[in-house]
Amino acid sequence: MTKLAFRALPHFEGLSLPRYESAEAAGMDVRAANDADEPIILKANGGRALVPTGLTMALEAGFEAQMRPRSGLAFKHGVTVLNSPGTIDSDYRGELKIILINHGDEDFVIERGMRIGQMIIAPVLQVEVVEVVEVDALPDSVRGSGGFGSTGKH
Ligand SMILES: O=c1ccn([C@H]2C[C@H](O)[C@@H](COP(=O)(O)OP(=O)(O)OP(=O)(O)O)O2)c(=O)[nH]1
Ligand SMILES: [Mg+2]
Repeated sequence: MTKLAFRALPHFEGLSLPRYESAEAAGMDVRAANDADEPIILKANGGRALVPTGLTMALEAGFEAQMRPRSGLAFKHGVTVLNSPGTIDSDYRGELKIILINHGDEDFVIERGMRIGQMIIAPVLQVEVVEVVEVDALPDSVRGSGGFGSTGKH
């Protein structure tokens, strides 16, 4: 998928489309489309908000978009994407929204047009789900059921 068309909603008026901010950036920075007169305040220590982007789109089947945090906001302010990475299904036609949370100890103000997240387009593989009926029917592996820090204890 090399082209992506956005359909802008009325409240997107005057904002810039998501874009790659460097030649080989993986993600397009996405901007907040809240009303200019109504900054969104993320309260300190866990305040969260569903931030509008003013955009809709129709991804090709076989692709998804992932809404990820920006590291600058995370490091400087403790502001991140709560459900990171947010999953945008290719059959979703609603407004793209970003769920932000403020882990910092100061309120954070989201102004209209602020770059609040980045969107990655990635391929998706759907599988046919089948049931393994017999108990112990999984193939053997060296790891077995070890997990959660089980390796490297020599
Ligand atoms: O950060 C996000 C995550 C999701 N969505 C939209 C697109 C996605 O296709 C839809 C559903 O997301 P998800 O499947 O994560 O949420 P759900 O709680 O399972 O809702 P649903 O029952 O509608 O699938 O919401 C966003 O706009 N931003
Ligand atoms: Mg879902």
